[in-house]
Amino acid sequence: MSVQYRLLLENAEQIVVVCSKEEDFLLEDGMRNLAILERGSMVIGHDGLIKAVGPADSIRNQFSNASFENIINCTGKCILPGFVDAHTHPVWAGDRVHEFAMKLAGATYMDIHQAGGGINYTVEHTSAASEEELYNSFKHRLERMLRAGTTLVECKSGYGLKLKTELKMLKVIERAQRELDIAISSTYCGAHSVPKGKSAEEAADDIIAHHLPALKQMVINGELHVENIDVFCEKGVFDLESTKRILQEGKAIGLHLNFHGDELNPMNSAELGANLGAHAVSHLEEISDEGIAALAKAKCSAILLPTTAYILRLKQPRARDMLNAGVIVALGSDFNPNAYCFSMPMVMHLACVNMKMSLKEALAAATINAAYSLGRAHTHGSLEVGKQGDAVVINASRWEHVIYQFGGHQELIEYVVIKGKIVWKYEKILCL
Ligand SMILES: N=CN[C@@H](CCC(=O)O)C(=O)O
Ligand SMILES: [Zn+2]
Repeated sequence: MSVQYRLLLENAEQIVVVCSKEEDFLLEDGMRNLAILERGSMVIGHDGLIKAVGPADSIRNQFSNASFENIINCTGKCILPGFVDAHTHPVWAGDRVHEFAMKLAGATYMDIHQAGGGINYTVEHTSAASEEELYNSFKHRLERMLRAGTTLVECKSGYGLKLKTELKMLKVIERAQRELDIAISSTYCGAHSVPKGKSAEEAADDIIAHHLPALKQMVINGELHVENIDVFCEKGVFDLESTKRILQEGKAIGLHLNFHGDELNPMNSAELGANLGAHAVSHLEEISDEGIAALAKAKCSAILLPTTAYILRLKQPRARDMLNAGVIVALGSDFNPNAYCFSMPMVMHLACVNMKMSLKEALAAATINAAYSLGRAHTHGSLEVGKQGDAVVINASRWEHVIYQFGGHQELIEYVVIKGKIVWKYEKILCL
């Protein structure tokens, strides 16, 4: 008899389903009432989709004659959806550990940027690196993200600035989309910094005249699968007008708008994102009250990045005000050479402690709401029948351990499952 299903996750103490009515996102109330099943099981089919989630007894009865390629006994363990990391810059060469020391000694992010370091330093190293070199380090980073429970991640270009290097980065992302299990939402971020010798306006002209037409053609040819366009809208980088021009043109070629705004200075980026119909605006440490209201009204998600506010000692994004006002709050690791963090469990922990989010809010922000920000809420972000079978199994009897155990996820996350396939299993290494 052929095996009928790919995976049975059996008899978990808790399954955090997140939501159960096919919601695309959760607002403050919904986040508070996260769907959690006590003593549950889950079945994933050969197509990688969830076939059943429910009380362990009823799944046992319903599937009593079924056969499974793999069974995981989840007694004493909890199941959560695979985490969605809504914002990363993971393709680059050359680390910036020396800048970490400079920042600890008092230099600001912009001091370093304006002195030619920061993004510009990474641009030099990334431009000089081969595609193979970039792919290998990128692959390794994705593996580390996956081991921390991330099953869908947004990945940006943006350390090329020149068309040739931007395309090199996007090809590297494309190869990972083809070859690896982890799901990737690819973002063109050619407007990440203004190239030396150009004004923001001239850089925007170049992007509109040369980058976007080339990108459009490669997407049409099926050579690249890029979904989003990003701009670093910031004082001393891309002003509001240049940002608007680039985003409008990106939208015209079919990309989702998902950009950096209101990070170091109030820029009215949130208002711009809401007006342009953006999927998301990231950072938002300096958002205005009007910006908060505009995001809520437009259902434009706010991707908050606790690692960056932490490492740069910025004021914390106003998560509570955003949640109270009805904004769709999502989380991202912002993994990049400035904020070297792969781990969504640590991101959720920081969001709880520093941004005053509750455990449930942080989890919803790192699953269904992050999926919404990437236009993937129909396939990711919750454990509902018909969605992709992406799950994290933790070795604890309450799900909150995944946030509570700061930096402890390496031993806590026992399995990571993508489309019902076990892609990570933690093995104890015994040193006697
Ligand atoms: N703020 C702009 N971009 C990144 C930092 C990139 C870098 O410093 O290399 C961010 O989201 O934090
Ligand atoms: Zn970023």
